Amino acid sequence: MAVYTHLGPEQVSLFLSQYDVGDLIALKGIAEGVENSNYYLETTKNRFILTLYENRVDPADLPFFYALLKHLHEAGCKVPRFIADRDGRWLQEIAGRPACLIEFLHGVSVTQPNRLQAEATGAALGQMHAALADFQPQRPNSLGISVWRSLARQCTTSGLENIYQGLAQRIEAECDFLELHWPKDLPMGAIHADLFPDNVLMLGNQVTGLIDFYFACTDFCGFDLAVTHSAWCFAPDGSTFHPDLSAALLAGYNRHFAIDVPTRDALPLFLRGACLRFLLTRCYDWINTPANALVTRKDPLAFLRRLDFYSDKDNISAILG
Ligand SMILES: Nc1ncnc2c1ncn2[C@@H]1O[C@H](COP(=O)(O)OP(=O)(O)O)[C@@H](O)[C@H]1O
Ligand SMILES: N[C@@H](CCOP(=O)(O)O)C(=O)O
Repeated sequence: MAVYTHLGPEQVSLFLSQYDVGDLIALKGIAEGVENSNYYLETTKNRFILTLYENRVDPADLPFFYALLKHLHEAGCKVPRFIADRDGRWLQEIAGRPACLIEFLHGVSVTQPNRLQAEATGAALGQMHAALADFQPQRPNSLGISVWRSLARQCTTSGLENIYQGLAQRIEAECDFLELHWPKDLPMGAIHADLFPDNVLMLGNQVTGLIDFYFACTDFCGFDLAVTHSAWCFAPDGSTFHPDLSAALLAGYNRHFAIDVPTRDALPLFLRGACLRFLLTRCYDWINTPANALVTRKDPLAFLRRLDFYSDKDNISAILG
């Protein structure tokens, strides 16, 4: 459960008194998520999410996320907005943590997506990339290729070998390969960078919300597509690839965003890079998550299996034609 900072109703009621959102009638810690503490709140007027920023979110980045969500909302994308208090402040502090009150969106995250849901997600990602073409603010990707090798070293050889024998060397070799071939001059834009099924809210086959923009950054759109592909088109443990979901996701995306040829040519690299990024952060968390943290660690090897799959040229040809 991702509740690192515990809050009581009195504390939250006091916090809410700065806003014009009614009185607290229900407060619940949210089990899902790994990065921040999230609470579900009901007031006499509405429902909200209260997020306390922990772990990897740097408060200095919050204005970027605020501007991004505002821009996307104004462009008609289904994303939650930050709520401002009576004085117009959307960034607050509670229990010593930076915190924001956020619009609640209806919907649930699917765990076994079907073809129509994959297509709707591809479409939502394409719409988002199209809407962000004129978004100016920038944020470097703090979990991009420039940090992968140092992240691997922070995991230490023995830490990685405890997870899987041969993993340290496999990761080192993948860093060598990707650093050598990674494109430099492709078009960049703001990207979500973590559009896993748990970050897409759906009602039936319709997307009702894209959430959790806290890894959003400026990087290649093709990398975002690769992250989403790796997250949506496999069984969760990475053991089985679902070609029907892949075709649907790419079709949905292509309907809304025209990918340029150099980006398309770089997709095989981006797919491998996406796997390495999540393999590394999952390894780091596997090794470093304190035993008493109320959070479920995610299996790093699920992304090693995906990496193996994307490293096979025949598999790539079957995906991209
Ligand atoms: N705006 C929102 N509307 C509805 N539910 C939300 C919203 N934001 C977060 N949630 C719920 O909280 C959970 C955790 O949020 P998330 O931002 O993914 O956390 P983390 O950043 O810790 O991974 C989500 O899976 C979802 O159930
Ligand atoms: N999506 C990442 C971990 C980040 O978790 P999220 O709940 O913030 O999406 C992974 O699966 O490794």
